[in-house]
Amino acid sequence: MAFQLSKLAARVSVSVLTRVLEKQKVSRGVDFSLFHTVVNSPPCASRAINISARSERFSSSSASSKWRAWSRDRVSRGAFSRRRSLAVLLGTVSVSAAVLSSSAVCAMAARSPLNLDSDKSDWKEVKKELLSMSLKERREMYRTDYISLDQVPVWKHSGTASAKPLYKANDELNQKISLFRGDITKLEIDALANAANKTLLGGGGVDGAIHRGAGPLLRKECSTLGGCETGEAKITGAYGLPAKYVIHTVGPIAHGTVGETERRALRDCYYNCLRMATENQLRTVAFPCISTGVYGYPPEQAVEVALKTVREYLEDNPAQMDRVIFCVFLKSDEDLYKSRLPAYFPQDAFPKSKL
Ligand SMILES: NC(=O)c1ccc[n+]([C@H]2O[C@H](COP(=O)([O-])OP(=O)(O)OC[C@H]3O[C@@H](n4cnc5c(N)ncnc54)[C@H](O)[C@@H]3O)[C@@H](O)[C@H]2O)c1
Repeated sequence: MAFQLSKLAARVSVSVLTRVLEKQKVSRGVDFSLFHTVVNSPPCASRAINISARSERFSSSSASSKWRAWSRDRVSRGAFSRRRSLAVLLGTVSVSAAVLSSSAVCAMAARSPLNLDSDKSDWKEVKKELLSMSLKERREMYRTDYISLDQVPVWKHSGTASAKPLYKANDELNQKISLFRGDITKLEIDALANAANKTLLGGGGVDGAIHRGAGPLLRKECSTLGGCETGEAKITGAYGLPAKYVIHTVGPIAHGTVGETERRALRDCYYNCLRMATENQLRTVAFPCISTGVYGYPPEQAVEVALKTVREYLEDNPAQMDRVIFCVFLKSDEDLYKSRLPAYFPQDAFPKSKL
């Protein structure tokens, strides 16, 4: 990029300079054949070489001693005033300075830090750049503080819960589950599930928090997805968030009453988010309590769908997932999950067949 721009600047500066000099020649009858020879030689004309390097080489080459002899000769014959040779010299120096500074500006532009606070940037470029960064580099780009995965413990029975186990004890699966009460936007994991609406253009609740944390490029990418149907899932970058991706899903609007349609739609949200993660080789995913806020799905019914869907997905795909985090925000939801997790992820041996 820097080289292209400096080539362009060299072309522009060479043509401007030669036009100025042409005028000088016409008005002063000065013979610039030597200058033209150098500047218009095939290598220079065809490759529009970097004039600063050229003027450097030029000043140290034999051509320059001829040039100096020629300009001395012209000066002595009075046809080439000192002022004119100074102007030409200054012209060359300023052209070189222009090219060098344009290269420096381009080089700086190439290295300038990503701007995650503006929607003017190209979201595709920024997303690619972020995903190519090391963890250390990415941590400098977060727009929020972060909680690393090793700070989120694997869920352990408290021993007080008396839920009747619905599945066989499976320690391999139990090691993949966490219950975390806090802000999902802080989690430094592969993907966050977002309880979005059909527009995917942000809103409030956890959706609003995720968009605020990610910055305006998230909405920019979402606007290219053409919305999302209830139960479906779509994936985007996470931009200023500590997570790498956001998987957007739209929960059913229940407003208190839940039938088979709503149950199926909520199950599809969890299943399609997990499938999307697996398809993108993502191994750590966090879920908010989808649909239990503004969309009014009763939390005590939603928890059954969430735990059942995740349990059965992990049984069918144990090697594809390292951690599923149930990220609850409200104390009431934390208590609910603590009471129901032992039923879906029992830690003691239990009935032979799963329901
Ligand atoms: N004005 C609005 O457009 C508006 C207002 C509120 C919510 N919403 C959102 O509500 C709709 C989806 O409803 P929903 O019930 O599925 O989602 P929701 O209303 O965001 O609630 C889902 C769950 O997420 C919890 N939650 C809220 N913030 C966080 C956070 N930072 N980290 C973890 N969990 C959190 C919340 O307590 C609830 O248990 C969408 O339109 C979405 O934009 C929109």
